[in-house]
Amino acid sequence: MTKQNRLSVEALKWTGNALQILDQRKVPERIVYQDFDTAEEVSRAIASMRVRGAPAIGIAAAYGVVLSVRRHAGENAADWRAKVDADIDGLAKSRPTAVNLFWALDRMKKTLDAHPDTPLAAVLAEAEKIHADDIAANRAMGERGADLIGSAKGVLTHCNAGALATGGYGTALSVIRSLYSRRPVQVYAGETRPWLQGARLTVWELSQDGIPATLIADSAAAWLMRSGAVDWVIVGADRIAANGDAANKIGTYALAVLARQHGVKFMVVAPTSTIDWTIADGSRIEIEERDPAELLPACYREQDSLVQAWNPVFDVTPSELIDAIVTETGVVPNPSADGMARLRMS
Ligand SMILES: CSC[C@H]1O[C@H](OP(=O)(O)O)[C@H](O)[C@@H]1O
Repeated sequence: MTKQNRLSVEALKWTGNALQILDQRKVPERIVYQDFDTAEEVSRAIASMRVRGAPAIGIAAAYGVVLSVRRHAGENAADWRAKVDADIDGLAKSRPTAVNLFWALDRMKKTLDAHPDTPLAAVLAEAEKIHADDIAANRAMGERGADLIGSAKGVLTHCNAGALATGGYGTALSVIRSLYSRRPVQVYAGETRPWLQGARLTVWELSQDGIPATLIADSAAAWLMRSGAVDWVIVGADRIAANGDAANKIGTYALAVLARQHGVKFMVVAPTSTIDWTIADGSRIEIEERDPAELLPACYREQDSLVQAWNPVFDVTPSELIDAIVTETGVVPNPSADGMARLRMS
């Protein structure tokens, strides 16, 4: 196993007694892991972005349900399920855009319905399966994406769609890890304002695997593409509609427009758990708006400041600007509703 293939970085880990989460608000200055042992704490960890990234959010929530069942199932059987369902509702309210959160919670509810007499063992097995399946999916996507990229000399990624956003190995960064295990490739990472997932997380995560990356300001992306240094933009996703429209970190849509302008290919890498088949297109995806204080300099954060901020943290890239959606079960070139339907049937 090459250095790029081992799980050198983990966003979260089930310790057997608690959910251990790397506090990503502090990376890379400080590497701080914290144990959480209630569903409410896991909800807060997701909402505050201690743990973030669509698949990682879903996995964390699944373990949050395990913690809830462990706490309530030993009580009076008559109402333990009501208390667990209340915790599940709390987890569902932690962040709105990443569909993996709701997909994972739905799987946990179905598991509880199917195993009323052995709930704790059943939900723990299901959470661990969701976690393990995500890592396997990421490795499969990495190979599929690397095959598609072939002999490209340079790639640009945005935000962090790596091991820190998933159960391990990453989605977009799994493609980069797989590429790098075959041959060197020039990796550019956008800083990804305002939360700096690229500048703080992606370049650090890749360096842990010995993969060099060049950090760029978000505003330098057009000039970089015009230089001809980049053949592909590779990103993750938080929710993909049935026609292939993809919600991802704010700034992704701009990169797709720039890529089309400069003849650069655009790849979205996401497990099928990120596809929301219930929505026909991206217009129905709820875009999270976070606290303006995450964007505003401290001097403008006063209540009566004339300076305000609009802080949407996702945007939607229309499928017509995407050259390929790579999933663990297949690749959808030039995604459309028909192409996505064929993926679903495969
Ligand atoms: C592999 S999905 C990662 C996805 O999640 C990020 O959002 P956030 O950091 O706010 O959770 C971003 O959209 C990434 O592409």
